[in-house]
Parts: sequence; C-alpha cells; structure tokens
Amino acid sequence: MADTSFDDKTRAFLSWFKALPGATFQPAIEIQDLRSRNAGRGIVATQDIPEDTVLFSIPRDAIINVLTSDLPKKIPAVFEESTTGLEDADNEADEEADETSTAPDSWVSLILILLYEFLQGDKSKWKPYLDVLPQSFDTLMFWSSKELDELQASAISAKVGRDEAENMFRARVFPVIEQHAHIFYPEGAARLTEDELLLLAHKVGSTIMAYAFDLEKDEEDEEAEEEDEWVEDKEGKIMMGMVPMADILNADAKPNAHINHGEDALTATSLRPIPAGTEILNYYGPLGNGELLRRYGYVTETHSRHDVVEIPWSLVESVLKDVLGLDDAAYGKAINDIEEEELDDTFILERDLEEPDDKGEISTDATMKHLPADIQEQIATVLKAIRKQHPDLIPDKQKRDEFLFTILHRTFELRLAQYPTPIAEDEATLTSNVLSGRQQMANVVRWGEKVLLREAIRLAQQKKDSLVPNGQKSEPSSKRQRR
Ligand SMILES: C[S@@+](CC[C@H](N)C(=O)[O-])C[C@H]1O[C@@H](n2cnc3c(N)ncnc32)[C@H](O)[C@@H]1O
Repeated sequence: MADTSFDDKTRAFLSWFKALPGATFQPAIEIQDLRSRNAGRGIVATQDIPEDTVLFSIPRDAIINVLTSDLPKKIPAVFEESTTGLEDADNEADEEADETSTAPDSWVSLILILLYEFLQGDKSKWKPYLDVLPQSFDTLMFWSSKELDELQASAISAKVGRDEAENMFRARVFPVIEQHAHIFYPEGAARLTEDELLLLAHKVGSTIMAYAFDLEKDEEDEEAEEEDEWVEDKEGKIMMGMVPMADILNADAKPNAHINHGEDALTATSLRPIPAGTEILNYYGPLGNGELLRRYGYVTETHSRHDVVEIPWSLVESVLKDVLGLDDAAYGKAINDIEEEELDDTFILERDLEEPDDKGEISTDATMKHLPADIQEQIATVLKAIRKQHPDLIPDKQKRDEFLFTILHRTFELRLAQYPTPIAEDEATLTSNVLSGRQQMANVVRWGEKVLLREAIRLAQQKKDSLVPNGQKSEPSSKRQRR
C-alpha cells in the first residue's frame, strides 16, 4: 500500500526543489520509493538517457552550509575559523582537533547548522528538504552489541566510535547551543532535554556522515588561483554541505552518474547511456562493505570487491616467533636494534583495484593479485635483524623467502580462524535468504572478508610452492640463478 505521508514528502520536496531559482530537473527521471529493497528514496530513469546528460542541477544557494544558513550570521564569532579544519574526505570529526579550541571544524560547523535548521521547524527555508532526510539509520552507530557480534572478527566493529561522537557533542556542540539557546530555539519553542538533544545530535551526525558532500572547487577552475567564494580552500581545506537532490541519489561501486561541482551550481550528469527503468547511481568511493555499512548503513555485491581485512602485527609477530622457534627473549634481543616507530601496528589486506573509469565502468576481474608489499617488507626487516643474531637460522635468501611466505600463509589462516563460522556456512545462509536486515548485512561483510583472506591464503601458498617446485628441496643458493 502506498505510504501517502512518504509520497507527500517526496512531492513537497520536489516542488520546493524545482522552484529554486536556477534549479533544473530532467523530465526523464523521477524520485521513487525504493523502500521495498531497503534503499529509501532514489532517482530512476523513466526514459532512455544518453551519456553526458545533465540530470539535475542544484544552485549553490540551495546547499546548507556555513555560507547559506543564517546561524553563522547570527553568531559569527563561533564560526570564525569554521570553514577550515577538516581535510578528511570521509566526513568524520578530525580526531587530531584541538579539543580546547573553540573554533569548530567543518564537521562540527555543519552539525551546529543542521541542528539549528532542524530546531527552526517550519521556519527553516529548507523545511521540505529536512522532511525527506532519514528518521532512522542502519549505520553501525545504531547497532546493538548483539547485532555487532554478527560481524564476528571484522575490524569494523571497533570503529563505530559512539563514545567519541558523544564526547565531541558534549565538548564542541552542546556548549554552543547552551550559550546561544535564544538563537537555536525559535521564540516559544520548548527546550530539548539533554537526552533529546543527544538523540538529535546523533541523528544529525549520522545524516551528515551518510549525506553530506565535501564541496570541491569548481572542477573546471581547479587550477585558477583566484579566490573562490564557495570554497575557503587556501590550504586545500574543504567545506562540507548538505546538497538537496544530489543526496537523493543512491550509490554503488559501479556508478552511472557523477556530481560535477561548478561555480554556481552542482550538476548530476550521466556517465554512460542509462536505459529507462534503471536507477541513477552516484559513487561514494572504493569502500569495502564494512566501511559502507559503518558510514552509510547498507552493503552491495559490487562493493565487496573493495573489502579489506586488518592484519595486526602482533599476530604476524607471534606466527613469526613460532615458525622460527624463537622464544620471547631471543626474539626481543634480535629486534632490539629496530626502532619501535619503524614497525607498523596494523596492515591492510585489500585488492589493488582501479577506480571506475570515466564511464563508471569497473574491471570484471576483482581477485587479489599481489600480497601486500608493506607487510612483506616489515617481515623481511625483522628476518634480517634475526639473521644477524642467528645466521644459521636464515642462511640464504631462499630460506628467508620460505619463512616469509610460510609466516604470511599461517598468519592469514589464523586471521581467518578468528571468524567463528566457515565461509561455506555464511554462503549457505546468504543464498537461503533466511536472514534479513542487519543480520544479512553483517553476514555479507564477514563473508566478504573471509573470501579476501582465502584469496590471500592461496596467493601465499602459490608463492611458497613457486619457491620449492614440485615439493623438491631447493637448490643451494650458489647454484640458483641470480637476477
Ligand atoms: C545520500 S543518501 C541517498 C538517498 C536515500 N536513499 C534516501 O532515501 O534519503 C545515502 C543513504 O541512502 C541509502 N543508500 C544509498 N545507496 C544505496 C544502495 N545502493 N542500496 C541501498 N541503500 C542505499 C543508505 O541508507 C545511505 O545511507
């Protein structure tokens, strides 16, 4: 049954958008209700669309940011340095930010502005747009610990950062609202309790995480040195904003549309011909499903190509000691000369894949081709240090490489064993469709990471096999061909 309130909000938003001076919206597209496949609203082609067609354009005045909201005009001192400070492209709070500074970075600025606009209710000029922003989220921030457990050994569950977000709200956001309550709350409006404010701050923070855009320089004008009114970018720092309509687009790792950042407007353009009935999809970046779930609250089949697995050095180290038969004391002595800073704590296992091309197309082969060079280099550094103390243990390069690939192989196997269910079981559950919602998404994430580990195990095995052909003992190093 059609949800009239949902459809009414969509209609009101579309009419509001079309009435914005300078806004355009192609007659060949429409906003559709895609909730039946858990995708909220999205934009779908209703006719065949040729490549390079402008689908819609958003005048820069319609963006919500420090330049367009009334809040910074009402409390300018608070926003003095607010358009700078956040270089991360992933729309997250700058963890390095000086907590004692009162100037908000671009992330905190947008939280304040969006909170202000929400609190204005009907008085906000963006009211029809605010009405189509989400009320609930599937991002990991909103998962219970039981739901997070379904991610098994994925490193993503340690990156949720709920406490960090709340600390940031309390340190940087709530004091500003308290000091300027008469500005944030319209006359006669009831003040929110701390719990209500916390809830709203989480909603706003998560909306920004999943919806906000980094407002780039005009793409055609990137080389120009002249000051850009829209981007306080003297040091390459980026302002964030909420971009109505651009954020109605859903996304995938194989996009068919792109948002161009022009001087006066942002435009959505088709990257290739889009057949009628096809959803228009933007691109959020080469994110694995774990990261996609954390930031955006969904997973897709195509994003699994970008899955990652974290390999802690502590795990490699324990395997290394075991393989070489060194106890803690002997190992500690051997690596004593290596500076602690020289050793990385964590390595990322990933496939080295190209970004989509200028038509949004991606390679069909997405299997892992190379074992990560950084982890190999670190193991080699440690083996070299051990060799100095124990030359008999690692007499030549052949032996070193045997150790290297044995250590990698065993590390990946142990990392895989940290996930309690086998790949086949996850696959069976996925294909039988017995799960839904968050459980299903968690299953996709952990399955994808296990597949990546299986590829790494195979690669390490191949490397080992290529060192010792046909299981024969290797030749002495002097007889081996030197490169
Ligand atoms: C920028 S918004 C896109 C519009 C959104 N569907 C809506 O109804 O407001 C990003 C959010 O849309 C959803 N989304 C985006 N791409 C999706 C996809 N391919 N499949 C399912 N959900 C998607 C996720 O909930 C994500 O957090």
